[in-house]
Amino acid sequence: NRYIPNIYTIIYDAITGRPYRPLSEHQALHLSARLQDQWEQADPGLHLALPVDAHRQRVIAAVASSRVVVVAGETGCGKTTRIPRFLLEEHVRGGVGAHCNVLVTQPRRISAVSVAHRVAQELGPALKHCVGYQVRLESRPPAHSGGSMLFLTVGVLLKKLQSNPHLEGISHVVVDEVHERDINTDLLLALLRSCLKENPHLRVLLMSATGDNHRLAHYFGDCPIVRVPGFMHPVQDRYLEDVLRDMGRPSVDVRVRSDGASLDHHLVADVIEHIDRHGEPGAVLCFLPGWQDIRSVQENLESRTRFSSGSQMIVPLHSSLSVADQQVVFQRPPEGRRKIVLATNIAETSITIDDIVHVVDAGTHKEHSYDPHTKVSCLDTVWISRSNVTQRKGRAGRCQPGHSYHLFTRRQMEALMPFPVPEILRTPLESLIMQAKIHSPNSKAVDFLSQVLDSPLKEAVRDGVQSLQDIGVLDKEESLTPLGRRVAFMSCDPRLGKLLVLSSVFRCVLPLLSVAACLTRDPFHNSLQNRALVKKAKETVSGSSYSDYLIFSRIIQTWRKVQHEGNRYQRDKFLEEHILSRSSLRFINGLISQFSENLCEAELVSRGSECQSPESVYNTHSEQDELLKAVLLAGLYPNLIQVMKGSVLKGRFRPNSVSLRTASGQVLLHRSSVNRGQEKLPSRWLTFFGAVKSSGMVFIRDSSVVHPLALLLLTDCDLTETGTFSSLDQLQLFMFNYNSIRITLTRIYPQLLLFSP
Ligand SMILES: Nc1ncnc2c1ncn2[C@@H]1O[C@H](COP(=O)(O)OP(=O)(O)OP(=O)(O)O)[C@@H](O)[C@H]1O
Repeated sequence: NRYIPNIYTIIYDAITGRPYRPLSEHQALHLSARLQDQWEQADPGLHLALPVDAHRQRVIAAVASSRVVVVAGETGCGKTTRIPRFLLEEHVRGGVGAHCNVLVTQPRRISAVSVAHRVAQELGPALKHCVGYQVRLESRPPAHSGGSMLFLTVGVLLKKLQSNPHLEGISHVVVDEVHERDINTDLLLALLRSCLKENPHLRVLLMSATGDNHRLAHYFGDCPIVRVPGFMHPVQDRYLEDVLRDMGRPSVDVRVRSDGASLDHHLVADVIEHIDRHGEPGAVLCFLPGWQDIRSVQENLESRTRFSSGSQMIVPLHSSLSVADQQVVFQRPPEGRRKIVLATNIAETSITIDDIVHVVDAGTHKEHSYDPHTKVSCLDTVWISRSNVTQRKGRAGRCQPGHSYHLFTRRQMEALMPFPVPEILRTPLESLIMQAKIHSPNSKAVDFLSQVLDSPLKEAVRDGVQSLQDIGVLDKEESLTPLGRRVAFMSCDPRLGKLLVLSSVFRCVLPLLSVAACLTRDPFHNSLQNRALVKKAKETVSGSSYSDYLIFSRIIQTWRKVQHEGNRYQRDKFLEEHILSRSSLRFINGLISQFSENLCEAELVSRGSECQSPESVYNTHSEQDELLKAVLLAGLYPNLIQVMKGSVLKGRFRPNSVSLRTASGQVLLHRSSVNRGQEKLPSRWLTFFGAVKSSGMVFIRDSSVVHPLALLLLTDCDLTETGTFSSLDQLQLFMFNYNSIRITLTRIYPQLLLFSP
């Protein structure tokens, strides 16, 4: 056990990320006096009067008298930009600023960054050092802790809670947009309840749009609720029937959307063109479900004569863009050009794009759902709830009157659910259970998760625990195994985490870091129009690897090489030829660095940067494709597909076609996989990571052929039982044929013993 790092040996400062050292009494007095002087001299005003200003004393008094307060604030009241500042200001002006450190969570990267900018701007140049942000892959913390505000995503705060479980040194945690009820926020609320018990200095504010806030208050011991009315300039609603009438279309078109959540991209582009021709000046913000829809509407618009003259500025906004690319949406276009932002729901809450006058709302978003029978989780496009409609509409009317074009009828609006279903009730729970085990190692997952606001079904929790036991990160007693304690450091899905841990053991880190990053963010410019081109590019890179994962690794290695050695033309040509997204590749690069640091934190490599050097010892075997596939199998197992010769199609047995089976039943390969349609796969075994469900069938998104020998050596799969080898002689012959792989694998296999509990 001496190899196993203890996550909690050092406490880190949640504001600066450096080792935590509490201020001495003398240092605190000195810092408080300095802060007080700075604020008195700068005397920051409030740029713009907002409704919450009038409620400042009520909020402050509630926080003084109760350690938890719910602030129910209507859209535009100013809760996000003002309340954290009021808290800090109160302490600083009262001479105790050094003891005030406010963490403010935001549901997304874009809002954490843009709200931090806005608050810093309102405080002015002399005080902006008190404000900072930290999101995945990017951090600009305040100059020091003591008199500081840090805006951060919920995921980042959960990670900080691993290295500072009681949030020592933090005076306030403000959880914004609680009503969104994403799985991370629900976990955070449960952890904050226990932090409040352990850390007597901590106070918590839960900020939510208006809704059922009583349940939230009840969850925190019937804490007080402070209501703050909002302010919005008038926003005029138009539903689909009105929009079609305005455009001179027959209302029969209303049926366009009666068949469910599917969206007509041409209609969306028509509505945007209509606004551009006839609407008032001002920017347009269009909400679409996903990246493919954004690309498709953008291409549709750009193919139109009106949009080819350059008098519009079309800006896509998606979570895969870098922070810098996302910030483009806040820029004002040159005089006479209309800005058209095509966004997913990441623009739905907290952010203010100050020139938005028109909102076009497709009424749908992507949502994860989980089928406990097939154990497959899907990302489906589904209708939003009425509270999402209100939030979207609220993005216009923040700085001037506006218009909201809903691309669904009034009747459809009435049929929408009032609030979204909490994510915890509809997604697989492995990552959440993993987090629960890190934060509360002695509780059973079912007990821990019975304490969250909406407990998931017991069966769903049991499924999650079982699958973590199957991959070897939890033992029979549900404790983290030595492998699990290392996987706990990885900021990704537990299966990918295991893959990364194994890659360090097998000395082939870089290719598998690339795979894990590409499975988190797709490097290709996938859109409906590009589908065939992407497939062709993948086939060229794949050669005879029969592995979607080796394609990822090869693409990333070549891209890094071209970036390093090529000129601008060569770099652009590489992206164009392989249909790659520059911003996704940059994000992937960031993920590779983050995962490398995770390996270092887990004491599996000596330095994060070592992982990325092809010459390093950690990449000794990175060129051996068979080994990479074997490690992929070891990481992703029991995600295994058996390829069976002969299948029954339309009632007839066809001896030459193949059928594919996993432990949960029959599957098909997705059309994006290079293995789809391959008549002669070199092995009867495939491993896989992601699956989607469509029309009742399970489609495997990506897969890799694996050698049976890898199955023998690295898994507990019983090959003789499944009929791969009919006699021991045949098995021996087979093993000699693949001597080189055997030697490589067996030489390093003993290192795996490290992970036996
Ligand atoms: N970057 C900005 N540029 C211009 N005005 C802004 C900016 N940020 C905020 N505002 C102004 O402040 C108002 C309140 O913003 P804030 O984000 O604090 O509201 P909120 O109460 O959190 O609303 P919501 O819950 O809808 O996000 C906005 O409606 C807008 O008028």
